Amino acid sequence: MATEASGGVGKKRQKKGKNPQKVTTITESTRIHVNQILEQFCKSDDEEYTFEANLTNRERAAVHMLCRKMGLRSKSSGRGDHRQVSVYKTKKEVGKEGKENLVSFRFSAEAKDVLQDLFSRYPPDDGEMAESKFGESFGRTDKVQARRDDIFCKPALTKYEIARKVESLASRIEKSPNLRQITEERSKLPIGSFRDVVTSTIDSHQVVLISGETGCGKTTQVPQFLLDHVWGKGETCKIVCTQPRRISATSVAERIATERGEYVGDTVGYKIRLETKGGRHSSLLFCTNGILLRVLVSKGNGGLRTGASEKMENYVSDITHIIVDEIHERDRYSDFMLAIIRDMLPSYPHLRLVLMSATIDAERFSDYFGGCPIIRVPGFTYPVKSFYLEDVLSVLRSTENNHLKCTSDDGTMEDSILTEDYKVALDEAVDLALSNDEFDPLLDLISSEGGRKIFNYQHSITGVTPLMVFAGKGRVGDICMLLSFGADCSLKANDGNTALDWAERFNHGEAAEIIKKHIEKTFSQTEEEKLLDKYLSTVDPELIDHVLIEKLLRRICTDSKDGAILIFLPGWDDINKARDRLQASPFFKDSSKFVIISLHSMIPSVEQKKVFRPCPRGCRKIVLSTNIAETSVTIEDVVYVIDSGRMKEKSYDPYNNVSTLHSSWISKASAKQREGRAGRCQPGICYHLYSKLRAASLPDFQVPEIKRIPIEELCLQVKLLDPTCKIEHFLQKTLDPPVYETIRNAITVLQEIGALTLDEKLTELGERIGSLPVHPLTSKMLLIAILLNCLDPALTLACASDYRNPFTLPTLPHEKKRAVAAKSELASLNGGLGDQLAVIAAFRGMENCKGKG
Ligand SMILES: Nc1ncnc2c1ncn2[C@@H]1O[C@H](COP(=O)(O)OP(=O)(O)OP(=O)(O)O)[C@@H](O)[C@H]1O
Repeated sequence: MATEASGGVGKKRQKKGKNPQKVTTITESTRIHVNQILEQFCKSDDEEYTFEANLTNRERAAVHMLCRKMGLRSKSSGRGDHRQVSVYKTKKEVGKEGKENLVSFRFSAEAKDVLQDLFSRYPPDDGEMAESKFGESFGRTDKVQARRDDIFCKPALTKYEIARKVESLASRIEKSPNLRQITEERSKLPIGSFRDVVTSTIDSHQVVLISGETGCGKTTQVPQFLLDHVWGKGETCKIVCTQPRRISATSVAERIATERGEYVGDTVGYKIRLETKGGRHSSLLFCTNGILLRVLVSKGNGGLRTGASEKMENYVSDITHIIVDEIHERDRYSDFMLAIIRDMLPSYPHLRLVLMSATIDAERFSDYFGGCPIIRVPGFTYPVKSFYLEDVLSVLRSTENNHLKCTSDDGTMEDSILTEDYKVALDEAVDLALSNDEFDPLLDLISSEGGRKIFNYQHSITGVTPLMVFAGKGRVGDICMLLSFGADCSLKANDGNTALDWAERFNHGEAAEIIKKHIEKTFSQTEEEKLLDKYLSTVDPELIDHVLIEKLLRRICTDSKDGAILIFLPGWDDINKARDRLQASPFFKDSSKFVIISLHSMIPSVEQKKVFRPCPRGCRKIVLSTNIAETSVTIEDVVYVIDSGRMKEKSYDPYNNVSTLHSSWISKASAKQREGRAGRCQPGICYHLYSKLRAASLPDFQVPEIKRIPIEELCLQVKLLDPTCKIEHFLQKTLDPPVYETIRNAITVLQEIGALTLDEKLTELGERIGSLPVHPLTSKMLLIAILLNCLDPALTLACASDYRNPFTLPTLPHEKKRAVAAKSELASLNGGLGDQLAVIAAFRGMENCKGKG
């Protein structure tokens, strides 16, 4: 595949360098700044952005590198002080109008039968989301549901029975010292002093927002305040509390049951996908947003049409309170649910809605619900000491001076050992450059090997370094490159002159100025900053450094005797890598001393629950988790948190019509939540594996999911929720409604691919398309590929289409021609000319190469 045009550090070196990415050094603040500018540019409608001409050579090189990563095109132009780098969006080739390319594909009656049979035997779904998939028409399943979901019905308790329950709770607390202590601790939580305010405000308002800092006690206490209050009046109730994730729904239910001296399944129950505890008799019911959403849209509850006229005897009539927790997380189900409940409230005056959120955007939520009252509660956690990457590096270095030398798996930080032949070649190259102005041999040697030993090589007779050569010859670009690679300005040749002396002696003012500035900057940096810059110049800060994590873990485990450690990683891959590394380490592999637990949304909830079990004495728990342990989850024995700062996020690039699940930086809100997990039950320590500067530059909160999924997928999801609703009417009611025209365009696309009929009815094909969590166009391709028995290449294309164009076009005309020819050659391997065929061939080629090692 052709490479993108790139300016900055000399073409030759770019071509020959082993891995120029590893050595492009810029400061952390510039890296963050450039990143922010590029992200902003991607979000904007602009097609081109030009950086100011004040970027240094290495900064321009970093811009080129970042652009490649982000799927943008970049080009440097101009000379000297006027050299600038411009960035362009590379639009995916989807035909002139995009839609023109859509080919209508109709199923024959026979094919339909085959499809129907296949999917009824092997229903496609993505597991995790299945709780919220509505592919099966409601009519078919309502009967079964009605039986199963009596858990949403109100317990039929008499006044007498309620009084007995209240008395029994009081007596359990009186008899059990453990329960007495828990009750005392509960009363000390910040929310404890808001009990009366909470209950009386909810009595007098249909919607109330509780905006509380982490650890204030809202999740565990507010449901109990309401239950005790209603029981106190001798009335029965059904309080349904939703959580964004299964693990929080079950663990909060368990905790509340414990706080009341009961087992879960009695007064407190939960319902998550494939697992239910409790029943009609449970007055407090925990479930995920997806589960309640299904109940709300099921027959008889009004659905997304949500009209008062639809009011019928149904579950909602039985539910007395709905508590929606963590609404600030803004997952699509919670956004949909809020829109539905908001419409439903006037028809159910008895129903109380309690919204609970962190302090983020409280006013916006309140405005959305007609200015509902906000109760603000301060937070509480035990003191948590926070460290950032620079602190971690210093801490590790203080005991292990060589820490920086082996934090990277591939050993790029290690200086290569110079062979005698190499030294002779370097001597000759230095001589040639000085006497004949022939610089290519020296540049080639530098770029083909890399490593500090080469950049700082001193001629065996004269002691002259490559930096001195370029300084003496006034080659500004090469000087910048060497400095960025870590060349040492303080080295002296045998005549006692430094690189700066060389530049001054030969009157190269600009070169002298650059070296002087570099020396001043290096001098003014603190040791910590130097360490950080040095570290960041050798690793990709956006990848997880498993070696660093292992070293930090070892340090924690050596310095302290107990306390579980919770590590936040972006996804399953990194969880597995970390686990494999620890299990292979002589220090951690002893299972009587360390229990390593993985926590991910895709693992069964029985497995997830292992995380809450205490370890025997002398054994330490290490939890490798995604962000599912970030909110509403308390792992009692956690004292240490290691926050990688990364998470997996689905995002959508409307310009390229590409949606990807990629690792990205977390928000400030997430960082705070992760930190808070260390201080839930005792003081703790949190290690953030990113710099203080990075921490300050994180976005305040994550973009709502509704804005991160392709609009066609969003529209289809709405239709799956309620096949009879009007998509645009419903979406217009959400907190962040998409633009009307984009909804209309998406509906047209869905009609053209046969997912919707012209009068917007969901087709059978549409139901199937919507059951896969990918763009509807991709989903349709996969379904047809199953029918045509060519799923494998279709899967390759599906992955490629959800990524930026893997082919990049060079800008030089002759290279462009070569790239086009190479692509056609690839496509011809599959007997055609299309880009898709080239992608499949390129992927197979890559697999073959990998197979050959
Ligand atoms: N399973 C548990 N075991 C022990 N203590 C717990 C448990 N769950 C909660 N707590 C205690 O109750 C406190 C409040 O927890 P709760 O989840 O109600 O707070 P919150 O305000 O909802 O916080 P967040 O939004 O951060 O989850 C915790 O800080 C912890 O001290």
